[in-house]
Amino acid sequence: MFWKKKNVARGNNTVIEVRVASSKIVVDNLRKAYGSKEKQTTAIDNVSIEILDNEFVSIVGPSGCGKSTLLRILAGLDEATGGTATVDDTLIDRPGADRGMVFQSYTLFPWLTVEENIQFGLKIKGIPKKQANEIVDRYLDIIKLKPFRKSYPKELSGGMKQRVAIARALANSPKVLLMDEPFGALDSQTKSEMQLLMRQIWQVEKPTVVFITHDIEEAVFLSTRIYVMSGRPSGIKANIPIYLPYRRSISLKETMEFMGYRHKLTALLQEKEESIGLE
Ligand SMILES: Nc1ncnc2c1ncn2[C@@H]1O[C@H](COP(=O)(O)OP(=O)(O)OP(=O)(O)O)[C@@H](O)[C@H]1O
Repeated sequence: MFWKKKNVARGNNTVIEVRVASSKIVVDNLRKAYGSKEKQTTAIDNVSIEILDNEFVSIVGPSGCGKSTLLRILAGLDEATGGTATVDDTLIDRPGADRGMVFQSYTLFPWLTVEENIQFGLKIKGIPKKQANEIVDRYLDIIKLKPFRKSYPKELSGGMKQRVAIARALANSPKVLLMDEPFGALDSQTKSEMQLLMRQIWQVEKPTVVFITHDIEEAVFLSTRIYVMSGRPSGIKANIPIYLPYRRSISLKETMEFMGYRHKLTALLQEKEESIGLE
């Protein structure tokens, strides 16, 4: 857990220093406009979010509301037009090894084997070979791809490629894992398996995750909390904590509690669609 010292006033006019849980990620009044002054598209405006260490936070919202824009700014791949985004109180102004990324499109190096892909960042960091091998072994085990360690990406299915991409990102021990629709291109069966694996990985490894998805069911299944973005001009419309059991299995999706969250989020998103219809 990331802690911060804070001075707190007490009733008897004294001030004591306490340790408080501090946000890992703070996005404050973020704005991003694309284009020239004459023809500007405001992708996001007035977006403020806070994410604690070890949280799994999904961001959902209508298409084009700026989810990827927000994630790209968190990744340091895009620059905000206004406001700030920080990780551990450090301003994000470029990509960094403290943030791992997994995208929808497979971003593995096709000329490297599975184990070489996972090892890639470790080599750059100068991690000794023995230690790097141990880390690779551990992640191959977690993603259940040990028999495929010498395979090349073209020999893997879409789901397997995404498992390698997740392992590669986590092997570098990032402070934060940023995921943009990582299972969006997978068939429903594989997607469901990946959601379960992702949840299991999170339960063991406890990375702080920011997860973009269109899929409400996926967001509810994976997350500890969900931010709902509104349509343009896009801001944060709702912040929904998910109080479902810590250990989750696919059968959770059939429970009343799960369906309750699904309905609530669907209603929030439909509200937006109706208002688009009125515009
Ligand atoms: N490089 C760019 N240049 C101009 N406009 C852009 C650029 N990137 C995004 N936009 C615009 O910003 C808005 C938000 O786009 P963004 O991709 O962040 O939305 P999104 O919520 O991730 O969409 P989707 O769910 O469809 O992937 C859109 O109107 C998009 O057209």
